Amino acid sequence: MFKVLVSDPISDLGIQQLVDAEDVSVDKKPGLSEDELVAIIGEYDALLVRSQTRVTARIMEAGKQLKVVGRAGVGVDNIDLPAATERGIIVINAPDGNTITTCEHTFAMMMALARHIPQAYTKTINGIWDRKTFLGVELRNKKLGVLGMGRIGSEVASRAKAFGMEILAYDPFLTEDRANKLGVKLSSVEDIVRNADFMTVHTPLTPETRHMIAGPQFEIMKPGMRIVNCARGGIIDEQALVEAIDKGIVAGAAFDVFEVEPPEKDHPFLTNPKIIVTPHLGASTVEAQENVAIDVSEQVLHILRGEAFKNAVNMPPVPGDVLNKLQPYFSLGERLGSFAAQLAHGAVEEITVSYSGELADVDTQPLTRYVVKGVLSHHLGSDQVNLVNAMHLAKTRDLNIVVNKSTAHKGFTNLVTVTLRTQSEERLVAGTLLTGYGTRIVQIDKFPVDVSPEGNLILVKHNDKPGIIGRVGTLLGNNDVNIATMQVGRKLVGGAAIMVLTVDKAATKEVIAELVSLPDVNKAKEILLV
Ligand SMILES: NC(=O)c1ccc[n+]([C@@H]2O[C@H](COP(=O)([O-])OP(=O)(O)OC[C@H]3O[C@@H](n4cnc5c(N)ncnc54)[C@H](O)[C@@H]3O)[C@@H](O)[C@H]2O)c1
Ligand SMILES: O=C(O)[C@H](O)COP(=O)(O)O
Repeated sequence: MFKVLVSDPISDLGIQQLVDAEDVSVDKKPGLSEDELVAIIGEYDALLVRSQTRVTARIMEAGKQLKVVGRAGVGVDNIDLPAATERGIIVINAPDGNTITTCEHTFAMMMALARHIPQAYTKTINGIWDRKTFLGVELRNKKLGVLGMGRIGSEVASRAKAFGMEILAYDPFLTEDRANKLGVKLSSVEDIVRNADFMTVHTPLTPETRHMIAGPQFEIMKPGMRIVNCARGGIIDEQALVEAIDKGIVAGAAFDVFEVEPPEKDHPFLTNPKIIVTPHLGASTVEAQENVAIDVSEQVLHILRGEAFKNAVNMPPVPGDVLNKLQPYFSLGERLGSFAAQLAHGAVEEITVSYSGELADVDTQPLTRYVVKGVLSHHLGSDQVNLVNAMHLAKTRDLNIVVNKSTAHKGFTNLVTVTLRTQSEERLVAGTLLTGYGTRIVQIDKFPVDVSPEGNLILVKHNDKPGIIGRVGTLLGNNDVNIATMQVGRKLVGGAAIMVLTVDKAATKEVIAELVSLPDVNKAKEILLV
C-alpha cells in the first residue's frame, strides 16, 4: 500500500482517483509546520503540495520512503529541487492546468486597473457616491506589452486582441514567424517600455528576469503606463515601481504576487491608492484547482506504480548501459548549452549538437537532452526545464534540434560541439573530457581555448595587441574582481582574439561596460555556469 500525504488545500475532486485507488491511502493534513512534516514524512511514498508547503531538504532527508513530490500548479520554487534530485525523489508539476485561469485573472486585474474597480467599490460600500474620481481608460486601441510569451502570455495576447489591443511581445524564444502566427509584434523590452500603454509580465523568476523592470526601465517608460504582474514577485522591482508611481510615470499597477509572500503589513503597495493587489489568487478557480490536482494525482499514481509518467521537473531517465559511457559528459553538455545560450543574441531557432570521436557510436540522446536543457534553462528557468520535458519544450517553441555524428577524432577522443543559430547569428562552443583533467571548453566560436566550464566567466573579444591583458587585469583588479584563470585564444597574430577569464565573484554590469570601453576591446560578456 502506497501512502500519500496532501499537505496543502488541494481540490478533493482532483485527488479522488488517488483516494479511490486500491493500492493507495491518502492523508490530508494541510498547514503543517516543517518540524511537523519532518516528524511524519518518513512513512509516506508521495507528498502533494501547492505553493504554501516549503518542501525543504530537511523534509526530504526525513522522507526515507519518499518517491515523488507532486506540485498541483506550475511554480516549483517552494521545492528544493537539487535536494530532491540528490535523493532520487521525482518532482512533478502540473504546468497546463491553470493557464487559462491565470490568464483570466490577468484580465480581471487589467480591467480593474483601467476602471479603478476596487477603489470605487470601497468608496461605494462606505456610503460615498463618487462618480468624479474614477475616470477610467478603454483597453481598445491601446498597446499591450507582454513580457513572456509562454503558456499564459500567449493566452493573454490572444484575448487582448479581442479587446482591440495591439500586442507588443517579447520572449527570448519568440521568432518573427511565431509572432506573426500569434498576431503580435515582436518587440524588445525597451520597445515595450517606451511604447506600451499597458504591460503584463508572464515569465518565471530567474536571475535574468529578476527586476527586469526596474529603475532604468521606469526612466524611459511611456508616461501613463499601467502594469500587471500575475507571474512572480520580483520580476518588477517593487520599490522602483512605487517611486515611478510617485513621479507620475506609472498610472497604476495590479499585482497578484509579491517579492515576499505574504507581504509585510507596512508594504508600500498596501496603502498606495494606485496599486491594486490580490493574495496570489492567479490559479484559484474551481476549474484550475481540479485540473492541476487531477493532472498531478494521475502522474503520482503512474510513478508509484512504476509506469511511464510526464511533467517531471528533475528526473534524469538514462538507461544503465548508456549511463556509464555518457555520464562523464552530462554536466559538460548542459554547461555548453548554457554557455551558448548566454553567448547568442536573438531568438534561438536551431540547436546543433555535433559528436565526434568515440561518442559517435553511442546513443547520445540523453546527452543531447542535457545540452537542450542547458540552452532552455537559461531563459525558462532551471526549475521549469528537465531532462524529461526539454525536448518537448523545444518542440513547442519551434526550436529545431540537429544532431551530427562523426567518428573522426578532431584532436580529442571525444568532442561535443554546440552551435546555436538565432535570427541574427550563429555561435559555437565545443568541449571535451580530458582524462585526469576533467571537462574543458576547447573552442568558442572560431577560437581555440582551454577553459574549465564552471563558475563566473568573463569573455572578452579584443584585437591581439600588446598591453591588452594588463589593461583588462588592472581594470578588474581596481574593481576588486579577482582573476582565477585567464586564457587567450587567437587565430592570427595581431588579428581578432578572445580572452576567457575565470573570476572569483561576478563582475557588475558597470565593470563589464568599462571593459568594453578599453582600447582594443570590442566586446565583453559575463557568463555564469552553475
Ligand atoms: N499568479 C499565479 O497564481 C500564477 C499561476 C500560474 C503561473 N504563474 C506564474 O506565471 C509565470 C508564467 O507561467 P507559464 O505557465 O506561462 O510559464 P511558461 O514557461 O509557459 O512561460 C514563461 C515564458 O517566459 C519566457 N521568458 C523567460 N525569460 C524571459 C525574459 N527574460 N524575458 C521575456 N520572457 C522570458 C520563457 O521563454 C517562456 O516562454 C510563471 O512564473 C508561473 O510560475 C503564476
Ligand atoms: O505557480 C503556480 O501554479 C501559481 O503560482 C499558483 O500557485 P498556488 O497553487 O499556490 O495557487
